[in-house]
Amino acid sequence: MAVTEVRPKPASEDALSVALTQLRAAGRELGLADDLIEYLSRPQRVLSVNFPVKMDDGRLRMFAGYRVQHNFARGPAKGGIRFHPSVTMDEVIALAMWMTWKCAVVDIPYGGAKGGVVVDTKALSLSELERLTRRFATEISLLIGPEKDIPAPDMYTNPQIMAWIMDTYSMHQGYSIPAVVTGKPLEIGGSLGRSAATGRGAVDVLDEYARTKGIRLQGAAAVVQGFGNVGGAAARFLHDLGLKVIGVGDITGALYHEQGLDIPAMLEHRDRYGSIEGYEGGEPISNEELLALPCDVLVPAALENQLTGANADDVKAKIILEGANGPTTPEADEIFRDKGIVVLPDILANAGGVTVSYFEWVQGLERFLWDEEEVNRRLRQKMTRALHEVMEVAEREDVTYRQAAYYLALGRVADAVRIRGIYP
Ligand SMILES: NC(=O)c1ccc[n+]([C@@H]2O[C@H](COP(=O)([O-])OP(=O)(O)OC[C@H]3O[C@@H](n4cnc5c(N)ncnc54)[C@H](O)[C@@H]3O)[C@@H](O)[C@H]2O)c1
Repeated sequence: MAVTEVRPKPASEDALSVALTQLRAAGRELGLADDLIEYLSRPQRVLSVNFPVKMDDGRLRMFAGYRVQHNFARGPAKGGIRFHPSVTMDEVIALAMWMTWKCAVVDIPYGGAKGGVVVDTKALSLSELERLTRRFATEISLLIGPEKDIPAPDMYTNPQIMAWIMDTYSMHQGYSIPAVVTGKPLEIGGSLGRSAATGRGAVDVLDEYARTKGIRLQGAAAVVQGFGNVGGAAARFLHDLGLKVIGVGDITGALYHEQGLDIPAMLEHRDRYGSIEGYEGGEPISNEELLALPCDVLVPAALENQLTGANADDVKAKIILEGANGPTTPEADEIFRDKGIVVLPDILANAGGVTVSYFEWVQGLERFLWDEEEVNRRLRQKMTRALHEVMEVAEREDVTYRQAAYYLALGRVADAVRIRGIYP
């Protein structure tokens, strides 16, 4: 199987430049004042921490991490924590900024935040991972709290890691505070439906978009890059909806099957072995080939900056459903617009995770759990309402769905800033 390395990012394509380009362009088009755009382009708080972890062999190893709160005009800050070797402060700032817009697009009462630790979790034992998580949670406990800033899982973090963060924070306060994180295991106050929510919400958006436009999804071909929390769930829901998932890729490589891969079997393989490596029901292809497969729907659900000026011309999908944050650079966006490829943008399409995180937080604060049907019904309602609002703006202003989503989000955040006023 071909091995796909994490690609080094050219300076012009780092996540923060992409996020700032998107913000400034949308802000200007929307007629926001320059000083307001300047205000929104800066994170309100950036905490940078260096901390030691005792490794299993008794030695200390230093790790670097960040927690960024971009904006809380609309409510407490909300955003995931990423454990990945390529995490940088700028990347975390970009991701926090995207969270502000995402929460505003789906109209949940949160601002944006994000966190990250520079670490390759695959090189740690479980107890090292726990000590790293608990120490990082302690370092960022200056900022987090159920009314202040609520972390959640992101790349290479999961419900167990959220449980350790919740426990660490609770130990410091002396009582259990489940609402300090979302994406927790069910046993300690997690929400039914949370783990699949981002993939489910993305497919809800696609389904509703197709229904509105009279596009038949039954039998359509889909390709998914990334087979983790988001990509794996998206692939499953696409499969359940009757699409043929003809290509799937992860960090270990990619697989293709013209008639459609057996997604339930691949998910079982992933759950058992940790990746799609060694799964034999498809033809190995490279990551570049995966993104260029002729298909109806392409779901980038791995990392940012995967669709760039360098490969956008090769993309043959009709619809791009962004499961990852920032998978498409502004240059690629222009190419897609010119080619008539529809992009259902990240701040809309992958907002299902934070939406069910919001539901989990509400359930935690109310101490009242909803059944899964209710969670999924409310999720679909939020996602489809946001899609229709974005489509309406796009039609009215004759802009792409990304531009429309930004107009909607920036408008809502700008209104909150204006109404609250500037302190002092
Ligand atoms: N988890 C959520 O609820 C959530 C919500 C919104 C957005 N996102 C975004 O979705 C993306 C994926 O997050 P996740 O939670 O599914 O992470 P994850 O760690 O569960 O999965 C990541 C997947 O991407 C693959 N991958 C990593 N590097 C790759 C590379 N260079 N080429 C190909 N594949 C690669 C991994 O093998 C894995 O299959 C990220 O951009 C994240 O910010 C996640």
